[in-house]
Order: sequence, then C-alpha cells, then structure tokens
Amino acid sequence: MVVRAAVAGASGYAGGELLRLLLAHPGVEIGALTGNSNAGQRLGALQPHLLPLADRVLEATTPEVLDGHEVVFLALPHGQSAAVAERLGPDVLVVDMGADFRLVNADDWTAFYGSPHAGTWPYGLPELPGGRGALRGSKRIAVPGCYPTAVSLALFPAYAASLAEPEAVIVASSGTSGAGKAAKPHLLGSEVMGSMSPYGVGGVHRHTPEMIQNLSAAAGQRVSVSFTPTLAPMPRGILATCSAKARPGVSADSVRAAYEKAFADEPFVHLLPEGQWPATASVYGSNAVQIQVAHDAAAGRIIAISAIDNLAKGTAGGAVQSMNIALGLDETTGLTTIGVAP
Ligand SMILES: NC(=O)C1=CN([C@@H]2O[C@H](COP(=O)(O)OP(=O)(O)OC[C@H]3O[C@@H](n4cnc5c(N)ncnc54)[C@H](OP(=O)(O)O)[C@@H]3O)[C@@H](O)[C@H]2O)C=CC1
Ligand SMILES: CC(=O)N[C@@H](CCC(=O)OP(=O)(O)O)C(=O)O
Repeated sequence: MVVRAAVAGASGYAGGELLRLLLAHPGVEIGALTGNSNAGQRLGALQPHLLPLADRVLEATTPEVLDGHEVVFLALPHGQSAAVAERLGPDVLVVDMGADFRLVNADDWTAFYGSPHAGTWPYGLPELPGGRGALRGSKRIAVPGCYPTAVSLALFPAYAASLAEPEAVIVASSGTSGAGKAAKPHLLGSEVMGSMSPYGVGGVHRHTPEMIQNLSAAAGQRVSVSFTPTLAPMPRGILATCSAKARPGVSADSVRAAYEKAFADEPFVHLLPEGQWPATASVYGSNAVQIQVAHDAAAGRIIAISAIDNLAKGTAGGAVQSMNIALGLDETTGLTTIGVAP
C-alpha cells in the first residue's frame, strides 16, 4: 500500500523534518507541499537538506490544494489548522502537528491559547494507556506538543501504577528549533549561544494543561503540574527532569518494576539500564525516547528523566508513528531508533 500525502507548512522546521522522514517511508508518496509567505518558492531554497525535493515549488495552503490526498499533514502555527481541516473530506487522514485539537477541555484551550476551541481529536501518543486503540482506523490525529511528549512518557508509569502523589514538578530544557523558524529576539544566536535561560515560568506555558490532561488520565485523578521550560544552546532535543512525591511504601524496586512493565514492548521507548542517564545527543534525529527513573529515598520522591528529539518523536516522528497506526501499517515503518553521535 502506498498513500499520497500532502504537507502544509513544508517550509517550517516541523514540516521539513516530516519530509525528511517521509522521503524514507516506503508506504508514502509525497504530494502537494504548501507554505504561506514562502508560497511560490523552490523547496531547495528553504530546506536545502531535502535534496530529492529541491525543485518542488511550494503552493499556497488552501483546502483545494490539499484535498485529493489520502493523508494531509498540517505543520502550521497553532490556531491555523482548524479552518483548513474542516474543509477536508472525512475520508482524508488529517494529522495535525499543531496544538488545535489536543486539549479536551475548551476552557483550558481558551485560557492558554486565547481563541475559541476547535475541538478534540484522537491523541497521537500511542505509548499512553489506551493510546493505540484510539488511533487505529482514525481519520483525525492530534500530534502532542514536544514537551508533553517527553514529560508524559517520563511520568505516566508512576501514575498508572499509583506510585506517585498527584503533584508533579518538571524542569525541561529544549533546543531552539522548538520555537519554529520565525525570527524571535530571544532566539538570536548571540542570546542563545553559551547560555541557558528559563521562560514561561509560573504555570503559564501552554503545554501545562496538556501535561495535566495526560498525567491525570493515567492517575485516574487530577494531577497538578509545576512546569518550568528552559532554553538550551542546541538546535534540537528536549531533556525533561520530572519528579513527584512517592506514595507511602514505594521502593526503588517497585518504581523500577513499574517502568520496566510500562515500556517492555515499546519499540521506541528505551528504559536505560540502571546507572545510565538519558542524553539528547543519543536521540538526535531518531524517534527514540530514552528514560531513566530513580527513587530518592531521602527526599521521598520519584525522579524520572527523559530525552527526545523535539522535531522527531516530539513532532514529525510522532506524527508518522501515529499515521502508521491509523493506516494499519507496522508502527515503526519509516522510523529509526538509530541516533547520530557525537
Ligand atoms: N518545532 C518543534 O519542535 C515543534 C513544532 N510543533 C508544531 O508544529 C507546527 C509548526 O511549527 P514549526 O515548524 O516549528 O514552525 P515554523 O515557524 O518553522 O513553520 C511554520 C510553517 O507554517 C507556515 N505558516 C505560517 N503562518 C501561516 C498561516 N497563517 N497559514 C498557513 N501557514 C502558515 C509557514 O509558512 P511560510 O514559511 O511559507 O510562511 C511554515 O511553513 C506548530 O503548530 C508547532 O507548534 C509541535 C511540536 C514540536
Ligand atoms: C524552545 C521553544 O520555544 N519551544 C516551544 C515549544 C512549543 C511548541 O512547539 O509547541 P506546540 O506544538 O504546542 O506549538 C515553546 O516553548 O513555545
């Protein structure tokens, strides 16, 4: 089976990474490529690493250009997907890499994104409890945010096994590509190089409600989340350090056993051997997730650390993995766990 896939937002970072993966996917033929301000440009001028597509010209992002494909990926700024998606037919598999359809609670959407809620689609994080069932045969997929991917995978086993109190504290560092290609003053090279800095502090980052949604579903009760993102001087990668108070009676052995059970059959999530720690360099360019967990007995806390590539498992790789499940393909088709090092 070969499906024809269009990519909206092909000039951006997420769209570019998606095309890199789709070029190596045996079940996908690349159809229309669209942009916004760059419509009419050669892709080679914008994504020079995608040599086989260098002479393709970006079209405008319209439903007419995107319709007629079996799969349409939307790699657009949040708030832009809904108007396009609603004009695509019900038989088209639409995979939204933006935030528009991730949240269940409309009030959360409005509070963090400041616009009316477009709706909720099946959530593209297959590793979560019940995750694959929601995606099989679906024609609509909401790809998770990059931080919620890293954080939810690091902490859901502790909540699913009732090992942690319902309050989580998370500090996560992201590479600069997480913010997209558009120029922003705090992302100038001279601001970022050789420095790390926090942003979105105090419960205001828009990924916070998404983390609460995922962890609360795993726990079966509301989990509060204190999330502090930091910017790291690297192009890609997220390292999420997550901790929660351990419930009475929890031991290092019970924590380890819960994580081993959660990830035993996962093709992309690797619980590292004890004593080895996740590193963004190890997952660079791959769909792999590295996780390690420890029980800090003195502090009475569980510490779970994850590393992902924000553009791979954190968006484009996660999108392809979920597309594979929706289409009934092997989940790993076209995806690698092999990183690039050093
Ligand atoms: N970067 C990352 O690590 C992650 C990104 N995402 C999500 O993926 C989506 C794309 O992000 P990213 O690639 O980083 O962003 P970029 O800024 O790099 O790319 C944005 C893309 O959207 C297009 N675009 C901009 N404005 C509009 C508009 N009004 N209508 C239609 N198209 C428009 C741009 O086209 P043009 O260049 O032609 O103007 C470009 O192709 C976002 O929703 C983002 O949140 C999700 C997880 C991680
Ligand atoms: C480093 C950096 O700025 N990262 C971005 C990640 C957000 C992102 O891409 O998420 P969505 O998919 O939800 O838009 C940020 O914190 O805003």
